[in-house]
Amino acid sequence: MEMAKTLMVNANCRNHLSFSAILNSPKNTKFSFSKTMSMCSSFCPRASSSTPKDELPARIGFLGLGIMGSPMAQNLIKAGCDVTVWNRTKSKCDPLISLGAKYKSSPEEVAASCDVTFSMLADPESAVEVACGNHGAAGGMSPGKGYVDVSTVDGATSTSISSRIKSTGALYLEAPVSGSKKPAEDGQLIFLTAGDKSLYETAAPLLDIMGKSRFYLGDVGNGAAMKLVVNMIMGSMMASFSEGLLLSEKVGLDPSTLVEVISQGAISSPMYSTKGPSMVQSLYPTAFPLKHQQKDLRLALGLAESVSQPTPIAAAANELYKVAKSRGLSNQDFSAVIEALKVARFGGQTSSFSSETRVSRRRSVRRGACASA
Ligand SMILES: NC(=O)C1=CN([C@@H]2O[C@H](COP(=O)(O)OP(=O)(O)OC[C@H]3O[C@@H](n4cnc5c(N)ncnc54)[C@H](OP(=O)(O)O)[C@@H]3O)[C@@H](O)[C@H]2O)C=CC1
Ligand SMILES: O=CCCC(=O)O
Repeated sequence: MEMAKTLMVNANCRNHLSFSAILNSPKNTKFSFSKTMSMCSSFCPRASSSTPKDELPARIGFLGLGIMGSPMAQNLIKAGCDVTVWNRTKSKCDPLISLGAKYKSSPEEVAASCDVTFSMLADPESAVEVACGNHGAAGGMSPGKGYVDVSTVDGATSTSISSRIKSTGALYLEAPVSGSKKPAEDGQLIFLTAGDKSLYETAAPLLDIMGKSRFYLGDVGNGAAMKLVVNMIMGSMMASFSEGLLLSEKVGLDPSTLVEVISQGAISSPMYSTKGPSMVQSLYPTAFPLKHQQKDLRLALGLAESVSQPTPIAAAANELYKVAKSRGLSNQDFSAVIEALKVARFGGQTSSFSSETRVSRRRSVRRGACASA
């Protein structure tokens, strides 16, 4: 409640439900936010209004300004929020500072000066370091504040960060996101949240600035698990798609035509339509780094192991991402996993879907077909 009061002063959100309205409405006429929340306790799409410029939200911290964190923080700033940023590599703060963000030199100082602090870190190790390490965010937490970790980590990591944050009297929400660089830029992320419900409700207008929908999934660990299951499926899909592209080429088909065929059928997916054309050209502009996809598969396999659930497809896909990492592709987009399937040929050159190799292979496949007929 203390947290809600702090934020209720000025905050509003795209769904027209101001914090002050919630605070001031008598309990028996709770029509607005709380009622909306109870009506859609697991899933809430964002409503379609925008934040009035004259109603400034409370002080928001943002830790971790990589591919995802930077556009997310930028959207908060553009919506008129008072945002304070920190990033290990300070230069990544500069574009946000020029947009109006404040800067503090440690996660602890950010948390101490903000009401709600978001973190978007690479992996479990960095999420723990930034939350609980020396001059970590926990050092600046106290009752009335909230910590929202939007990184993709496993449930055990999230639980341990939650314990440390809550030991200060502050509230904790895990809120990993589905959606990549472009949805982050467009404010179209999907939040998979779990933890303190009151922090979820308080943070909802901020989530609605950065995303198109949010799920509240209950206890800490459930948001992390949902995210890992989604990304386990995604990693396997991309590995399977890669096999299909290469097989189509090897039997003399045009992989670009395969992408088009898939886009019109039952297995169509925005992922295939978006990534397919550049994969055919052996280009992997980074939206979701391959090293993070492999981390998510590793964590998902750990989750499956913890409940003795067989996941042989994901295990095989994970091996492929490990091969891709060993070939120096960690920082490429995860679609570069296709490179792990390309076998060395033509004097060490790997296939690159060149039109020359396609045409000559098509001819030899046809010759083979005639010979065996
Ligand atoms: N990219 C995507 O499409 C999506 C990513 N995610 C998840 O979001 C998280 C962030 O992803 P993304 O933005 O792509 O990743 P990036 O690799 O672009 O950014 C990682 C961030 O973590 C920071 N960091 C890494 N190690 C440390 C450390 N030891 N101490 C402090 N800070 C550290 C980096 O700081 P520095 O700048 O100094 O390196 C950077 O701010 C990951 O968990 C990822 O799995 C979720 C959905 C989509
Ligand atoms: O974790 C990364 C997810 C990427 C996506 O959902 O497109």
